[in-house]
Amino acid sequence: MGDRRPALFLDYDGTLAPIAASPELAVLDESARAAVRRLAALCTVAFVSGRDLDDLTAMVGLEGLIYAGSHGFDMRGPGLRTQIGLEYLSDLEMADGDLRTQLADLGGAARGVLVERKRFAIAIHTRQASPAIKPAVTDMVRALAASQPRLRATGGKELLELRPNMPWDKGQAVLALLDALGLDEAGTLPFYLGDDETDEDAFQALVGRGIGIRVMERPEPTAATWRLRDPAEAVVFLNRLADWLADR
Ligand SMILES: O=P(O)(O)OC[C@H]1O[C@H](O[C@H]2O[C@H](CO)[C@@H](O)[C@H](O)[C@H]2O)[C@H](O)[C@@H](O)[C@@H]1O
Repeated sequence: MGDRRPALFLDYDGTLAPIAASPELAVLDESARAAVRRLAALCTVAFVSGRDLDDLTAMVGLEGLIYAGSHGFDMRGPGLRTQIGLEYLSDLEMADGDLRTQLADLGGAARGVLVERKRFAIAIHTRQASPAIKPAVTDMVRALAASQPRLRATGGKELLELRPNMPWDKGQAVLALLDALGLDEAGTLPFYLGDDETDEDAFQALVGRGIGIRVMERPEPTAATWRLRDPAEAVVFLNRLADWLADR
């Protein structure tokens, strides 16, 4: 690390909060919150999540941090407020309506499919849906994205998302935050912890500049440098980093 100060970028679901049956059940363990609180007193800490900004802020429940919601389309922190893609909100609104109509047309077969509306994205959750209906839901979302070129479909854990079709992702968001916070390459070593395919954009953005850490039980292809097995191991790592920074 040399003389560089770490800056910590944290994904939420599957990284610090264990995956749960539905979004509202994925709560942050108090030990994870305490580790993040410790680190925030020692270095820059930002959450970068697919969740809606207000939802993410409430789930983490710590003041004074930087929060990037909807994969970085909606960012807020002390002295910082950025919204990317406002001009796509009407496209999302239209897609939301179409999607709900099409899901209603599937009737009882779509039981368990959950639509999570965020300001800058729509998540379609299939975790609780019957295995038989999942391919039809995937086809439906992909067809919707194909018919609305201003939106694109991305994936996740038992999840499909519609979001603005523009070159913006977690990687761009992390680079923009580093820039906005004046954290230059010479003085800062960014760490990014994430568990999912959308986090790969951030790992990629930090190649040669920082350290990506993918939380995953088994090794998979990734642009991250290190691996931690699960959120519990991620908390151990955060506490070790805090110990090290406190002793520095
Ligand atoms: O970027 P993240 O913080 O990892 O957010 C990604 C998505 O996480 C949430 O969905 C995921 O977690 C749920 C709760 O554990 C789980 O039920 C679901 O299957 C996962 O895909 C969140 O609800 C989404 O909005 C985020 O995009």
